[in-house]
Amino acid sequence: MATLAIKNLAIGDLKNIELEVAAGEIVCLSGTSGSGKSRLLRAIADLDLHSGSVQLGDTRQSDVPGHRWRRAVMLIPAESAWWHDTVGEHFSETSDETLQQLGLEADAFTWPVTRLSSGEKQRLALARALSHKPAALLLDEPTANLDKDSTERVEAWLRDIIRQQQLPTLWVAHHEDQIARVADRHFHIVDNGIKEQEMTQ
Ligand SMILES: Nc1ncnc2c1ncn2[C@@H]1O[C@H](COP(=O)(O)OP(=O)(O)OP(=O)(O)O)[C@@H](O)[C@H]1O
Repeated sequence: MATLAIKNLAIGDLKNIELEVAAGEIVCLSGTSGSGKSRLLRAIADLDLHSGSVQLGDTRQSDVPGHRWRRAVMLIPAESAWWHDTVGEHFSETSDETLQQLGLEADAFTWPVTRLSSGEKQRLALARALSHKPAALLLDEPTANLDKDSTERVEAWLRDIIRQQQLPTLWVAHHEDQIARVADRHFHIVDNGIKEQEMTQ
């Protein structure tokens, strides 16, 4: 169980970002379009050049090769990549229970990638990422392509895993109602920094 600690991070227009996300905690991040939410997640995942420090428990980002860091601190981008012909080829471990929990059909692992809708892709990308057993999660609008029922199903599934596996989670979200449902704390990008918001019940 580890805390994700971000200290004095700067990337693009964002400066002096300080944030600690505790084990099992969901911190939502919002901000206007282009304010730097995705870039901040990419910096924490060590995908883009940035200054400052990021640490997961005792492990410093700067002490670990990028690919190993990203196995632990897993970024799930808004648009997922699919490079094999079928869904199942992207998974080393498959679970019918996960498909069911995400509202996907039982034979989805046999589907060609070309038939996936954007919502199916989004849910399968989450299942794929979580199957690698990350230690922290960076979620970039994980329900952007989903209808209301699927959104709430995915939220519940993610919340259970985050709590059970005690994953510190930074979750980019636009909608106040979603933030109220999932967040323990909420920060908004203001004046090139992040500002904590009062939580609505
Ligand atoms: N690699 C890069 N180099 C320079 N500027 C970039 C780079 N990637 C993104 N930007 C710019 O940084 C700004 C923030 O981009 P980012 O994708 O983080 O926004 P966002 O808050 O996630 O927006 P949205 O809600 O629209 O997805 C944008 O102006 C974007 O054009």
